[in-house]
Amino acid sequence: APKSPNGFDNIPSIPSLEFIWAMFTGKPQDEIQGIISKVSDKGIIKANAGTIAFFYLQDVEYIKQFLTKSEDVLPKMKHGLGNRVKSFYGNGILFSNSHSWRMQRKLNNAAFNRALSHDIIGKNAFKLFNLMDYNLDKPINIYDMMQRTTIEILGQVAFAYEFGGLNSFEIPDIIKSYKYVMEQTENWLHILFPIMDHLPLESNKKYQENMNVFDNFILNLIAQRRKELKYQDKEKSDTTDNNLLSSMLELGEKEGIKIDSRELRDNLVNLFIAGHDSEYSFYARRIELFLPFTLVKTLLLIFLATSLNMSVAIYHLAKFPEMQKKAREEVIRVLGNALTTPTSEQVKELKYINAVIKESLRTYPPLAILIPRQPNDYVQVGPYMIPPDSYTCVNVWHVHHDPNIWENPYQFDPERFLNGEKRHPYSFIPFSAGPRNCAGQNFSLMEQRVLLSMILLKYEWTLPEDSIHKVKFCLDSNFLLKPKDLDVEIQFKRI
Ligand code: HEM
Repeated sequence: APKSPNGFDNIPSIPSLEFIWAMFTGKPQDEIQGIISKVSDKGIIKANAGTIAFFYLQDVEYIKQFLTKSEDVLPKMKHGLGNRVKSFYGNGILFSNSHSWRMQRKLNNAAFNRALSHDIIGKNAFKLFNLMDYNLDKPINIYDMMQRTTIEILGQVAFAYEFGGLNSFEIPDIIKSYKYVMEQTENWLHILFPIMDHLPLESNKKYQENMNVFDNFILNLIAQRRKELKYQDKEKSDTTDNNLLSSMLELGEKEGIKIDSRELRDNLVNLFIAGHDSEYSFYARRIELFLPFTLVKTLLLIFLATSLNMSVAIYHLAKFPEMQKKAREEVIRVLGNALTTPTSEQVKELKYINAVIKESLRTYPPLAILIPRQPNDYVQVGPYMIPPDSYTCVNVWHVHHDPNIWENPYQFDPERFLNGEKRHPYSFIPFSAGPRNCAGQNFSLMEQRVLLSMILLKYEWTLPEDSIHKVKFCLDSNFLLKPKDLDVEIQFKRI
């Protein structure tokens, strides 16, 4: 293909050394972004990491042109994180392309629309409160609490299964297996030297055992839900079991889509990842050193997302008591004083709370840089031609902190989402946009609104004097946003 006169050679480059050093030393995302924006506030820049060139898009118009292109033109990068990643993540929705992706996306969208359940969220909020009430004498790590809550809700919404992570401070066995596999999947030694997978190591045996436990867990759930559907009264099927898995199975059958157990398993594993997170940073940091780093973030990003954002919101309400007061007054106005689960109509009225959640997503977008796409051909954005097979990423963080779009971008101010100010539709893209946007967006937003409003009714909270986040919300790692030390201590007291 011809090289355009406005081709990629004239795209400003981030000086490699400072950038690579920041990556290697695991600098947090806000510092990395500082290095990037020192170079240029142009709409597109190039970063060289070793022999690989990454393009970062940061202009809203360019991003719009890019993200709205069809998935055939701009497939997700093929992941090369080694055999383990491949065998664990398989061909699930997050990484797949073309036919496989389209089919999964269709099922997902339909199933998600049916699976929204306030009751499940409310029920788990009450369980969370029971657990917290035991520990109010000292600060609580709200990040850990939010991980437990989101994974519990996801389990129940996605496959009508209770993991039990909110019953006590014990971690349920299946979650332990899952976390073990997740961590090992990102073991950098195995990624760099796939031959390690085949050595007679004790750790390989343990990995395989845990993998089997988790695989079987999912396959059993599928078999169970299939059986239930078969014996269910067809007329009642819309009102009975509304979990995502059953919906997917049922819709698949109706549409005549042949989806085998393996494919469904892959898909569920991806959803599972999207909904919660685990202690990843140790392995993540290492992989980021050796691999196309932006890719790793995907895995990390997605499953840190909901619990991270809830922690960011709760943190800022601790830091700014007048915002907490305003949010609580709104909840009381809409729901009354008694602790209940808000209905979907009530949730819609929680405008200020919604703004707090959005402002958290703006200031700390959990997926600060999107998973790279590898264009099949030259793709034009603005005056530039992006070459085929290049790694091209959307810099969400930059857009969310662009002073031309957001006044005082580093200030936490929910009011900006309430003052009716007109902005470019791509100036707020925490869930990405276009055909491959977040499939769990509505669900996650609803979940956060319900949880936050209930927490506001039940507790008041402050930031402990010795908080590591006293000055600002400190981040760990470099790409996927997570709190420093995976810890956000908050002191709660009952109202
Ligand atoms: C605050 C919470 C969340 C944020 C900020 C978020 C953000 C995102 C983003 C930015 C993407 C696009 C990834 C890319 O192209 O690089 C994505 C994809 C996706 N998300 Fe989320 N997500 C969140 C929660 C969830 C939840 C709770 C679920 C499901 C239970 C979910 C399911 C998915 C799925 C299935 C995809 C892949 C869609 C596709 O490739 O077609 N997300 N998410």
